[in-house]
Amino acid sequence: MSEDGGLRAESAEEIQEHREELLEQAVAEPAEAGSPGDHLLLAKELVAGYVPGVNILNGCTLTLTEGEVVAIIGPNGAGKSTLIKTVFGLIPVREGELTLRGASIKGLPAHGLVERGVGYVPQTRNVFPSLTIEENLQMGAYLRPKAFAERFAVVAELFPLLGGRRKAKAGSLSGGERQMVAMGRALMMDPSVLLLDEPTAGLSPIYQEEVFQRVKQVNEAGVSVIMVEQNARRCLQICDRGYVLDQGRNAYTGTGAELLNDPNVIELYLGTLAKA
Ligand SMILES: Nc1ncnc2c1ncn2[C@@H]1O[C@H](COP(=O)(O)OP(=O)(O)OP(=O)(O)O)[C@@H](O)[C@H]1O
Repeated sequence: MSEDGGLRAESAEEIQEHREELLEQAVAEPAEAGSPGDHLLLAKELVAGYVPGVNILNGCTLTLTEGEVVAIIGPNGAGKSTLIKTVFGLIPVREGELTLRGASIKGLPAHGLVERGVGYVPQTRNVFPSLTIEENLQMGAYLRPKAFAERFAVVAELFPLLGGRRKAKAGSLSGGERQMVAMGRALMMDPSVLLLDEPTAGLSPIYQEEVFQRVKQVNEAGVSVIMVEQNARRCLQICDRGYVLDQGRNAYTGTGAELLNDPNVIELYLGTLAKA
């Protein structure tokens, strides 16, 4: 045992064996989903993938209750982005259920999700660099152009940068500022659910913190959030609940505090083994 009470594995092989052992124990207790009517959004036992015959998600379950911030964390290649893309209709569901307010959204294309109040911010290439901030936000309001001025005022209140520099080209902004534009654009349709794919990826620690604070603010303004994050520790501190995915399956689920204090989660995903 190590000083913090966790098991210490010695060689790379032992680490891998130990990791597999813990993972097998974890996935043996699948996440509870309840019924569709219990949740704002429910993804139940989803199977999905890109190439025919190869599944990346192997039965993932995730729920979102009104008012929550839910985190999806896990190692590289675990299927986190695939899960969020599948929820947003960008990847077809092969098996499983997908509901919004109890009604099936399985098979709906992404614009159908936007019409039903779901916004999505992809991880990369999430702004139009040759357009101004204002034009980027107009693109976000394409389904309700008449509501532009009203929504712009609301979004600029949440992200003051967007109002202050509305004529600046998005391509001239820093990575952190672009992330604000991308989130602002997704909020132009007044969504009730916002899906964020690694919003802090590639940002300096100061901008990462700003993104986390903005996500909290957006949530306090009434938007329920599902966010995939690579900065697992910080994300678990600000979220209500989290899911740890591993190899396309649910490994651990709990409140942010429970996951941050779970010895197996610490060892596998937040501590030394995470870097092994
Ligand atoms: N467009 C694609 N076509 C085929 N395979 C893909 C595609 N996108 C991702 N994959 C594969 O799906 C698996 C899961 O990728 P995904 O991006 O969902 O992982 P992730 O958990 O988000 O990891 P990361 O933190 O590295 O982004 C990986 O093995 C990846 O190579």
